Amino acid sequence: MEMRVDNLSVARGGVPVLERVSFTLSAGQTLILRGPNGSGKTTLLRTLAGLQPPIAGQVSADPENITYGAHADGLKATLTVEENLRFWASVHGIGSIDAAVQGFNLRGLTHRPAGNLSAGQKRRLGLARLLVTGRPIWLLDEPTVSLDTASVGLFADAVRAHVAGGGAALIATHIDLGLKADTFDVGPFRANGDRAAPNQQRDRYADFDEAFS
Ligand SMILES: Nc1ncnc2c1ncn2[C@@H]1O[C@H](COP(=O)(O)OP(=O)(O)OP(=O)(O)O)[C@@H](O)[C@H]1O
Repeated sequence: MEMRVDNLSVARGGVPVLERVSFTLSAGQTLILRGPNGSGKTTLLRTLAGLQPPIAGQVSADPENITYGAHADGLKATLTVEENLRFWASVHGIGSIDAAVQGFNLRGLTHRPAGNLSAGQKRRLGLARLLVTGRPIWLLDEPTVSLDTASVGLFADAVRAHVAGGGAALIATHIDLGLKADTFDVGPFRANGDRAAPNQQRDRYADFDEAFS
């Protein structure tokens, strides 16, 4: 189980954002994606998750091994916390939601509709979903937004346990999670902002990209 990224170039709205990115994410590894606002971290994660095609290069990983945690929590607002977790668990063929409920301190909230949760509680539920996918490669975009200090600690514990069990995590974040992790800085791979994609290429990718925005 690993994800190999070879000379990957990615675009947003048809405009190249990062060029010739290469790295390997291995079992047992936590890799922190760094770079200033707008540098292309989300675009890279979306491409790795298969939500948009690269302009060039290769990603070798089985898509069935990947789960993507985006900015939005992807909750079903009218279902309860428990129903949300059971739904995702059933999609992924996972029998128990106990570890997810326990791991993200959701015990007292299981019967609340997800739509009535606070921002931080919603984020905890969104992250708990990771634990009912059974998928080894976690791609996470700013996972700690809205979380209080204790909840950041729960998240860090979940990542530690996941990689200790042979999983891997690639995490775009601006904060220090207190994890033993490697860092990948997208800075050196930024495309020249003045160089727009050829019109044909821009048109081809823009439509596809925005369909998933
Ligand atoms: N829908 C879109 N259409 C065109 N350009 C976009 C779109 N969404 C983002 N961009 C641009 O693409 C570039 C890369 O954005 P991206 O969201 O990947 O950066 P990021 O590193 O994740 O930023 P942040 O740290 O702020 O989350 C930015 O310049 C951004 O303005």
